[in-house]
Amino acid sequence: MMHAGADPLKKRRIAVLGSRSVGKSSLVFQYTENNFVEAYYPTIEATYTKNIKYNGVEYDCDIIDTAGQDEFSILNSKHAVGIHGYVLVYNVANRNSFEMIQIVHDKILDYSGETTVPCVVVGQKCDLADQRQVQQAEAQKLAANIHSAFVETSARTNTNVGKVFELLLAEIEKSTNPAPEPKQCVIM
Ligand SMILES: Nc1nc2c(ncn2[C@@H]2O[C@H](COP(=O)(O)OP(=O)(O)OP(=O)(O)O)[C@@H](O)[C@H]2O)c(=O)[nH]1
Repeated sequence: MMHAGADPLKKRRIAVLGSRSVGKSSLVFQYTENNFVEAYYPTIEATYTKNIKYNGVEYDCDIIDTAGQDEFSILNSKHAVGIHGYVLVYNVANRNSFEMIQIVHDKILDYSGETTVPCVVVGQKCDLADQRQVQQAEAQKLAANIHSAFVETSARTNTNVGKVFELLLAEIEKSTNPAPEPKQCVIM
């Protein structure tokens, strides 16, 4: 039972977007199930739920794992209506997938009519060091341009997976709770 005055769980809807096969499902699966699968099963669309405790607040999160996008895919309302924030995933070993980030981000802005949306740019498969095609500095620059957080991850080695969702919750908080005006001093 909830005590009077207690905050209900904060509901957050998060969509995971990016090119095919960059490891969107693997990232979500590692995060929600603590497991990794080598085999590749293309996703149609799946929603996972997880309670995430972050900064002393408990969030009830829906994580929507989408089918991969390409430059021709059209975002639908499922990807924009009621979504609080976006995980934009590319594969550090695939330059095309990195270029899709800007394209997908532009589509989100177009569709939502907003000028900024809370995002985290995620460079997945950072365990593939010898196949790297996208340097961190370049990705950081793109993330800064679109006012997004940034992190590199590996679902395979479970590196920085939790960080993705913490960064995004922080971005969402920033957008829903703009910094309060400094309190005026009252001299009595
Ligand atoms: N080396 C490495 N491989 C990974 C990693 N994450 C995923 N993979 C592999 O990449 C392939 C694609 O992973 P998925 O998670 O299915 O990719 P997806 O982005 O969900 O793919 P779509 O559903 O088609 O959009 C699978 O064979 C995974 O095992 C990672 O961090 N490192």
